Order: sequence, then structure tokens, then C-alpha cells
Amino acid sequence: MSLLNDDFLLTTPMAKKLFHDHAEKMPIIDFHCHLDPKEIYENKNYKNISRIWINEGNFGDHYKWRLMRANGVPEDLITGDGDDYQKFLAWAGTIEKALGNPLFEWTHLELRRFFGINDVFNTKTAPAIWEKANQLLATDDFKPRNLIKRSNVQVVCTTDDPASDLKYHKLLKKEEDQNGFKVLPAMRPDKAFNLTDDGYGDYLDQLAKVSGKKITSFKSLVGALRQRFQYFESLGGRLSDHGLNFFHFVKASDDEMNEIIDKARNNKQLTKTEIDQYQTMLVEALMHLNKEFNWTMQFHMNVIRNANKPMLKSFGTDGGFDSMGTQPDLAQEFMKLLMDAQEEDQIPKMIIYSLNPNDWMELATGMGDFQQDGVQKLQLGAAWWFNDTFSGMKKQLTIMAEESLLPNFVGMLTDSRSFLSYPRHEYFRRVLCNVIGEWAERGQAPDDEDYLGKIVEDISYNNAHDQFHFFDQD
Ligand SMILES: O=C(O)[C@@H](O)[C@H](O)[C@H](O)C(=O)CO
Repeated sequence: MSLLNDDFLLTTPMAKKLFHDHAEKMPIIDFHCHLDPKEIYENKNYKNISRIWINEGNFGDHYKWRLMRANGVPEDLITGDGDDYQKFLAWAGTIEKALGNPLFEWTHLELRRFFGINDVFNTKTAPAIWEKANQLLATDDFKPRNLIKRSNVQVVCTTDDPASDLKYHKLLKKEEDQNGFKVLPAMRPDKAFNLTDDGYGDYLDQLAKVSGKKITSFKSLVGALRQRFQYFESLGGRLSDHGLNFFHFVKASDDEMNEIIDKARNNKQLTKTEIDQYQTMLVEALMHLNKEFNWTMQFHMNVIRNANKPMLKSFGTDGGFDSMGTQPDLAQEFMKLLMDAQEEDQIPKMIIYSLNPNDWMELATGMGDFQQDGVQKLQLGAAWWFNDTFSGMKKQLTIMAEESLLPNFVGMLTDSRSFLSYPRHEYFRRVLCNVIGEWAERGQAPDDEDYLGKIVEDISYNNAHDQFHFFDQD
């Protein structure tokens, strides 16, 4: 079977029918990514393929950066100011060794789907691919908005701080009809959780300024965040997103919260209990806001971030120095949160991603304790980050099916910083169709293309369309 042929990953007749006649045609709703709305608005061509593939300054694809480092590529040819062509050759030399890693397939998919280049990418073919790709990158077809359009994307949800003015979302909203897709903000209030950061007090001041709400207490902090929910909502926002690197459920009174905020603002030492209390109560307050606004709350949990401290100092965050978290009781602690919120019927729609697949069964079965008020209110999120692999996707789909109702799943997202990453949706849809096709092959599912095809179309698009109600105001 040739590399990435039309039926790659599809091993049964039903899988092939499900993908080619049902999944492939469905539009994309990419409800979590890290694309920069400014870049979408400015819509400028990339100088060369290294800039869109590897890095533009400190922004870029840390998945690639990790592999290049593993292959001994010096940092100046990764995120540094080394020659772009040499970076490209270094990436070719890395991909030659990436068999079995998703980036091997992603890289070749991107060359095929966007550039029409079907060659195997390696150090021998790299020079010709560099020339052809760069010629194409200079054309209108490779401007960011056309890359989105060519990928049949209807919605891009970016990742935005509550204090953001959403300037470019406002500008893009005016051109939505012309573009044929929406660029919508998803609120990521992680900075409001960073009690121990030197800039915590300044951040609260920034939040107070943009919200017009003085922040003198926990209640007024929540009031300021509520104003930002209103603002994001006015620009089509329908999701929040939370990085819970670790989590311990510890409640606190309003008075205790006020004291914690005051200590943090004055850079006073906080105890572990105080940090856990603040995180717990702020998460619960955000759950209430998501419930009130009928948003979906995403959690990205169990992560060790910025493990390489010298590189954090020299490069900053999101540099490819994060890894799977090892808090063994995080799912148990999260269950305490859900149990507490359920007492007041304050659990919103949720999608929960853990970077540690050891949490998945606890989370998937735990969510089953609270599935009330709507179809699949709580979902195990798509295989995330280091799990975004053939085996990781298959595992998540299987657990979602075995512990709940896979046909209700809202499906895939790119979670990417590159405009070339939309083939990750194709990859996911192929894995999905193959999982269901295998069930039919084994007699675990009816050999009924209409029935199975509807399920595939729903997971690929319809469920996300209905869950996030992005199009209500159209
Ligand atoms: O949203 C997250 O926490 C992660 O997606 C994280 O930002 C990471 O950089 C990423 O993009 C993984 O794909």
C-alpha cells in the first residue's frame, strides 16, 4: 500500500465508504486552536515554508521543535535566527526518522493537500520541495484566509485572554460573509489563576480596566470576568478553556478568598492550601458563568509545563518543553469539584481533556454520574497533544463508546498554531471511520451505511454545530 494513498488508515469496505461518502465532505468547526486572529486579519503570505511550518520568531509548532531537538538540531535552526533553508533541511532530516510519529503523516498530508506535492519528504527531495512550496506560498491561495477556506473550515475558535480587546475578531466579524468562515474568541482565563506570578496584581488591574469593574474582592473579580463573558458572547464566543496543570479540591469562604487575593497582590507567600483554595473557588465561579451563558467549558489538565527552566528563561512558554502530568489523583479531585457543583446544579457543558490517559477511564465514568440537562453535557475530549496519535485517537474513541455514547461526540480540533494543520481533522475522521468500520466487520455494528454514515457526519460536524450554537445569530 503506498504512502497516504486514498484509503490510508481505512482497512474495511465499510470504513472506506464511511470516510469517502460521509466524513470527507463535512465542513470543519475547529473549536480550539492557537492561531493568531491578527495574522488571519492581516492575511499576509508567508516568506517561505520554514516560516509557516517551523517558526516565525517565538511562535510556531513546538511539536516539530521537540523532534528536531531529539535529532540533535541546534536551537538556532529550530527557534533561533538560523537560515530558513537550513532549518528546512534540518526538518527534512528529522522527518526521515519520524516513522510512527504523527508528524510523519501530518507533514506528508500537508504537502499533498495544500501543495500537491506527493513526494516522500526527505533530505534528497527537500531542495526541490523548498523551491516548489515557496513559489506556491507567494500566491493568493496561500494567504491565511484562503488556507482556511480551502480546508472547508466554517469556524475557527482562537484562544484569548479575558482582558483581550478582541480587536481583530471585531474586524474579521465585519468580513465574515466575504470570508465564508467565522473567527470566534474562546476565553482562556489562565492568567487569573496565576496567583504566584509577579504580574498577578497588574493583571487584575488590566482586567478591571477593560471590564470597567473595580476588583477589590473575589466577588468583584467574578463580576469583572462576567463582563468579559458578555463581551466575548457579543462577538460570538461560546467556550471557555482552562489549563488545570494540577488540581486539588479545597473550598474557601469569600473572606478567605479576599485574603488570598490581597496576599497575592502584595506578593506575599501563599500556602499550598491557599493556592488550591483559590483555584477551586475560581473554577467553580467560572462553572457558574459558563452555565449562566450556556457556554461549553473545556479543561486541559494534568500537564507539566516548562520543565526545562533554562529554556523557559531564554525562550518563554510554549517552547516544546511541556509534558504529560503525573498527578495520580487529579481525576479524583476533579470529581469532588463536580460533586460539589452538582449540589447547586451548577455543572455546565464540559469537554475534559487530560494529557495523562491514565485519567481517561476515571473521567469518562465519572462524567456518567452527572449526564443530566441535555445531550452528552459532559464529554471526554479528543485525544490531546501527545495523545493526538493513531493509537491515542483510537483509545479515546473506544473509551467514549464503551463508557458513554460516541455518536454524541463533538469530535476533533487542531489545537494548532499553523494554518496548515487542518489535515489533522482528515486524519481523525479516517481513524473514526476505521474504528466504526471494524465494528461492522466484526458484527459489532449493523452493516448499515446510512445509519453509520449519519453517526460519522454528526461526529465530524453536526454535533459541534449543535453543541456550540455558533450560528444562532445568523
Ligand atoms: O491548550 C493547551 O493547553 C494546549 O493545547 C497547549 O497550548 C499546547 O501548546 C498545544 O497547543 C498542544 O497542542
